[in-house]
Amino acid sequence: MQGVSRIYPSSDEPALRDVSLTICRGEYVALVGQSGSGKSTLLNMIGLLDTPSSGELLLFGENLKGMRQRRRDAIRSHSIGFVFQSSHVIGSESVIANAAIGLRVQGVPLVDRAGSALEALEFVGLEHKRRVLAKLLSGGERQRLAIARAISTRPLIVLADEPTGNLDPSSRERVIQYLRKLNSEGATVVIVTHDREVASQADRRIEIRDGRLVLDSLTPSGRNISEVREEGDQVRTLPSSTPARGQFLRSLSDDWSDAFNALSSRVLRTVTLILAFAIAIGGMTAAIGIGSTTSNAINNRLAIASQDRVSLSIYDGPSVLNSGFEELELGVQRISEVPRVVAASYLFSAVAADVRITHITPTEPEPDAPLTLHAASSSYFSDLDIETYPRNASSLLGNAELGPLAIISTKAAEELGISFRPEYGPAPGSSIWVEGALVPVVGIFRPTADSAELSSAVFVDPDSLRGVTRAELKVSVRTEKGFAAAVAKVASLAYAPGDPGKARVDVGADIQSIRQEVSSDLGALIALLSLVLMLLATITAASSMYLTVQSRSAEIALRRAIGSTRWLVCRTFILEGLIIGAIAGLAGGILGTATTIIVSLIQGWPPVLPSEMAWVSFVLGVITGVVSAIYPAWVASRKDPAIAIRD
Ligand SMILES: Nc1ncnc2c1ncn2[C@@H]1O[C@H](COP(=O)(O)OP(=O)(O)OP(=O)(O)O)[C@@H](O)[C@H]1O
Repeated sequence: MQGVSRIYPSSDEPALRDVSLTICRGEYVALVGQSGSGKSTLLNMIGLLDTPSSGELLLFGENLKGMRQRRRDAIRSHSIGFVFQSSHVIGSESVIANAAIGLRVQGVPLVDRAGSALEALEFVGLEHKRRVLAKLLSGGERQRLAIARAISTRPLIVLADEPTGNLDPSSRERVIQYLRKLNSEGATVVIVTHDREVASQADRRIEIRDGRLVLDSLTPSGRNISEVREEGDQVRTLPSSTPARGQFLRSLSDDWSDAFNALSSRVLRTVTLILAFAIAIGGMTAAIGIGSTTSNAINNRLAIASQDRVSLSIYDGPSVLNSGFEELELGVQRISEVPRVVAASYLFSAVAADVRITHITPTEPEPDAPLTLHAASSSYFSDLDIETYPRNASSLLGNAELGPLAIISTKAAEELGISFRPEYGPAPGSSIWVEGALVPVVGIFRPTADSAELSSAVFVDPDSLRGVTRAELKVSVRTEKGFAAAVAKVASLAYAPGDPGKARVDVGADIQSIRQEVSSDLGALIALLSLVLMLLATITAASSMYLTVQSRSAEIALRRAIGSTRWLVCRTFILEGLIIGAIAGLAGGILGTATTIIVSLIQGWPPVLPSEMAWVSFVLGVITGVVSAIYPAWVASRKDPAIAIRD
């Protein structure tokens, strides 16, 4: 060092003033002085954690002025080992993982790390604790682990800042021994200490007062510097800054394992973070799902509004059956006279379980596929544009004088084993058993797409249904195009003017309210909602990430101090964000889908789950995770190790 000074920006007084000194390879130097005199500042300079405000600093002949950050990181990582006053071990990792952290920063392959780390642990007598979590170690053991961590990379220089400060006499004794042993094996050791005895172990004693070097002398037992120089001549050279081939891939896999370790060692934080993400992404996914479901429901209602059909349910179906059809026919007649109504007809449907329909005998087993039994107005088939074969078959049903008759669907004919020719009708003489009565089959029909529910239907004349106790009665009304809603409003009243509650309109919609709903621009609303949720998710996640960075200050400082580049620190946090985001994306997708289904069920709408929902939530999760980690990662990577290490 030549004329080195350090003035901290926030302080008027220089922490170091014009310090010039030379430390030779293999020396054992004790830095002493009162509290606040500038010892740690000087040590940080030597360790490249800090830079002089003025003056020159050379390390192994290399001038540090203007040296790039990456080069400084590389020198710290390969040539310098730090032992801090508070041990700064990573409590959530095992002892051996802590000891190997410097090797990991150097990019030493995983398989080779264990050997060197174990050797370092043996050096400090901690090999038997290698699998224990570092947080379970005693204070003295932690400090020994800090020494193991510092020496596992076989550094040329070991810098120790009051390593015995918090230790009991026997632990202190051991730490001194290890440092002495390290020095005797060739390492240059510089130790900051308040402890006279520790200082007396060194070869040389440098005293700082108010930032000035006031004393620089050999200790009584100290070796002569020139002797030491000779011993230290066999040291290795400084590392090159260019990474070895294949190092990038290796370091990428290390980054992943670091990110996983960090996440799995703080389970509660990870789960809370994932939950916060998942809820937000679930909200977004649900917004997509509910949006699609809602617009589908509105579309259906709009489609119905543009239709020309109205359907009415009549409550007292069975009593109508038993009391005669006059009232029913009158009601249907009144509806058909409403302006814009083209046709109206009724349809009875017996409860399928109540009826028995067979072919040859009344007692034989029924067909496998359940058949449904109906009776309808004679105009029913023509109103619904359903073709019967022969063509006049439906008019036969309305003729009471002909007695019981049946028209059956082609599928019902197949099920019952009744032969027919598609364009002509059933084989002459065909008959079926309906509720114990023999009924001739006079026609067949093929349901249209609109009347698919009649695919297995058997139609009989209304009188044949009299014995049935449970039946649903509907009146189908066909209107001029676009008048369904208008007719729906008056249909009940037209059917039963004295008691309109008897007939309930099933379909048909209030066009006014639909207009209002559609005009509220559902799409834009959902998009806005998603955006707000996404922002919320990102802010929540970013703040949690930021707090994490704060709480991991010591760990980050340690990583930087032992030579982790800023980019490496940054990468680790972004990877953590990515992993959290991906898991939360999957969980959020499931949550959102479930919410959509539940909301649809409550509303009675068919749920619509767009296929892109699955990957959108995953991708959103990953993006949110990465985006929210960028700022905290940047903050982490910018932490000044010299300041952070003091926290
Ligand atoms: N980052 C900083 N910003 C402002 N002032 C600082 C900073 N770091 C250290 N100082 C100040 O510089 C002076 C020297 O501090 P330093 O830590 O080097 O002393 P020290 O001799 O190691 O003290 P101790 O023995 O108590 O650890 C102190 O007055 C301290 O408050």
